[in-house]
Amino acid sequence: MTSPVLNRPLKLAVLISGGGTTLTNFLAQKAAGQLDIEVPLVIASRPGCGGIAKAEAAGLNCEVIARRDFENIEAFSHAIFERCRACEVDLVTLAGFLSLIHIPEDFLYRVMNIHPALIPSFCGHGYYGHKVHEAVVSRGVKVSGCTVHFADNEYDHGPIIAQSAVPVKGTDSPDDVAARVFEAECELYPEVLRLYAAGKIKVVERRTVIAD
Ligand SMILES: Nc1nc2c(c(=O)[nH]1)N[C@@H](CN(C=O)c1ccc(C(=O)N[C@@H](CCC(=O)O)C(=O)O)cc1)CN2
Ligand SMILES: NCC(=O)N[C@@H]1O[C@H](COP(=O)([O-])[O-])[C@@H](O)[C@H]1O
Repeated sequence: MTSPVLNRPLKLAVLISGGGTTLTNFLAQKAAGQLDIEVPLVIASRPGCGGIAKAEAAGLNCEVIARRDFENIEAFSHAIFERCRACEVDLVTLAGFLSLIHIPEDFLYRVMNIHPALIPSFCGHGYYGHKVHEAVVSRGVKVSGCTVHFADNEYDHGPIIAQSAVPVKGTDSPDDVAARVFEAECELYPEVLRLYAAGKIKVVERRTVIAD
């Protein structure tokens, strides 16, 4: 698979479960002329999460598809991807989205996730949000960072597209690490979206090749 060359804005679905900070960053980059995107669909997996108000304040179509309303992952995922098809999105971006989803064939390599650590460290079941940074500090690692990857049907397992590292000091709190990593995320995720829309990401088996 090679990502398509788009000579138009990249149409994104943005999936959230919490505060919507990554969505806010996408919108700020778009407003600054740094990111050529349209966001025809925001999906929130938790009714009342903070990101819904942010999406609505930005005039976006935000729909709640709550995990708890579905018996299993397949039914939940079917509802999500039906809306993505109806809104004709190019790419689905997981942006602080906390539920496992099943990715259908037509969205293979069209779903991306950002994880706030350097995969394969501090990732998988149980590692999300602040828990990741708490684990990083308690293990005493000296480097953390963030990873953008294509999602497959396991948590944090699909082909890695890009990573950005940040230092961790012995005196850092989890909040300190979270702030440093989030700064890196705000650069890395938009950069990967630009590469995707420029047709520069190729998946070869479990690796990606980024064209110059
Ligand atoms: N098919 C995929 N679905 C999702 C992926 C993915 O890579 N493939 N990534 C996650 C995002 N994620 C980290 O990047 C992540 C999110 C949540 C969890 C987790 O352990 N969740 C808890 C439930 C948390 C809650 O709802 O409060 C759990 O499963 O018990 C791990 C990793 C999004 N989906
Ligand atoms: N494993 C997924 C994960 O931890 N995602 C992380 O959630 C934050 C955004 O959440 P928010 O939308 O609540 O601000 C981001 O830091 C993202 O990396």
